[in-house]
This record gives sequence, structure tokens and C-alpha cells, in this order.
Amino acid sequence: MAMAAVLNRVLRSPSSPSSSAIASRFLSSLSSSPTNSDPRRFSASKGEESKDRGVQWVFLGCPGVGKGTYASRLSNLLGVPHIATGDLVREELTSSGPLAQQLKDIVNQGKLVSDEIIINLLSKRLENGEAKGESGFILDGFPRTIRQAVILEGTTDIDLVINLKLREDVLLEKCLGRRICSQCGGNFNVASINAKEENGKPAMSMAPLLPPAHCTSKLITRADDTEEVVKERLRIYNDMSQPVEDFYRGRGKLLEFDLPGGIPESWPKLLEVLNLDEYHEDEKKSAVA
Ligand SMILES: Nc1ncnc2c1ncn2[C@@H]1O[C@H](COP(=O)(O)OP(=O)(O)O)[C@@H](O)[C@H]1O
Repeated sequence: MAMAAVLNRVLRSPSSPSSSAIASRFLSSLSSSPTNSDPRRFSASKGEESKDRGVQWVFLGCPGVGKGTYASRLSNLLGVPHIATGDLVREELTSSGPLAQQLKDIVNQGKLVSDEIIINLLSKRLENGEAKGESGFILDGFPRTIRQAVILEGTTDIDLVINLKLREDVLLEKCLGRRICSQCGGNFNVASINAKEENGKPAMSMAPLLPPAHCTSKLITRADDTEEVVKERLRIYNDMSQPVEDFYRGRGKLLEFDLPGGIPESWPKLLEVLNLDEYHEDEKKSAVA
């Protein structure tokens, strides 16, 4: 059974079964994805065996850490979809569906949407992807609660969980500097970060990620990127989502990655720890060509 259908079924069961019960019931039926001969669709890390599907990776990390940026870059590199539950929620917000107002209030206060709603949105997204022949994924923003993690772990095999980490004062500055082009949807950041060394935390600088000229007049700020709401989101992350890190750490799937700075310093380093540096060489060559 496809993953979307499994998630849906779990959601509809009167009492969600334990992860091992779901696993034994459903896992055997999941590996029916088509074979793809492109090596970039195979799990690339830790010398894992090749699989007949794209990678199934998860990005964890506080709001503003850069999950979207690195997940999207890796998804382009590996040919798997980047699925951000925050984007799914924001799409729902702009629709005129009955959920929209209810979701808007929750999101704008920096609170988490219910597991049921999130799994529903994710199932729909996976279903659409499966219909288009997508294989594998990089999840960003899911799972964010232990219950979501247990359901996901019982539904399919997650190969790797990348936990991005950054100083909290820098996270706040990054969130406040975030801008989105209302026309093309591009993500930018106007913050110029220059954090000094403090209480053992290393100094860190990050150049702004400025938009091209044609986007400049169309930049908007997310309603939940105000100082008060970002602080609430960070508090909720520490409360609800940090235990998810422990969940995957205990299963030997967590790769901790301390971001050394902005994209120019962090991207090559990340590719190196993922054993994907050969792709970086390809990127450099195609940039020169
Ligand atoms: N897995 C999830 N569980 C519950 N709520 C979620 C989830 N993913 C996204 N949301 C909702 O969407 C909002 C925006 O998510 P996201 O774009 O991932 O923000 P962040 O920048 O905080 O990582 C969250 O604050 C929350 O209200």
C-alpha cells in the first residue's frame, strides 16, 4: 500500500495503534516503488545499500534554521520532492476552504496545527506525488511531535534525519529578516548577521540573501515572523519537537549538523558529511561551463 494511503488509514483508525503494530501491518506492502537507474535516487549516506526508490530523509531544526533552504537544494540534487508541511499549511490558508480561518488563527499565534490536520494535508500531498510517479522525499517541518514521529516511523522507512543547529539569537534574527516574493514565491533574507563569540558560542556571520531586482518591490513578511510569534515558535519547538530529536537519536538515524555560517560555508560542508561531495564537484563544473 502506498504511504499516503497508510497515513490516511492510521488517521482514521479509532485509536491509533502503536508504532510496532502499524509497522508489522503495513511495512511489507510499501516497497513497490518503480526501479530507477539514476544513482542520485539512491540513499547516498553512510554507504547504505542502494534502494529501488528515492531517499526518504527528514529535516529537523528550529524555526529559521534553514531547513527549507537545504532541503530544497538537496531535493534538486537527488531528484526527490521537497515536502514542507509549513508550505502545505500556508497553501491551505490561501484557499477558501473551511479550514482556512481556523488554521490562520493557530499559525499566526505560532502554535502547532493538530496532528490530524497535518497528516491529512501530508497524505494528500503524497497521494498527488505518487500519482505523478514521485519516489522518495525530503520532509521539512514533519514530524514535529512525538505522535507524528511514531506514526511516520510505523508507516515507512526513514533513511536519515538531519538535525540542523544554530545559535538561538541568530535564529531569531534570521526569522525577522525572512522575506518572500509575493509573485514568484522565492525565499530571501535581508538580515546581515554578525554575532560575536559569547559564552562559548562561536562567532558567526551570514550575508543577507537578497532578491533579484524584479522581486524587490514585491517582498512580503510572513505574519508569523514577528518577534513575539517567533519566540513562541522557538518555545514550542523546544517543548514539542526537541523530543523528536531524541526519538530518532535513539534509533540511530539522527545526523547532527551545526551550521558553520551562511550557505557558502554550510552547503559544501553538508554535502561532505552526507557523502555527496562528488555532486558538489559536478555543480562547480556546471557553474564554470
Ligand atoms: N508538522 C507540523 N505539525 C503541526 N503544525 C505544523 C507542522 N508543520 C507546520 N505546521 C504549522 O505551520 C506553521 C509554519 O510552519 P513552518 O513553515 O515549518 O515554520 P518554521 O519556520 O517554524 O519551521 C507552524 O508554525 C505550524 O503552525
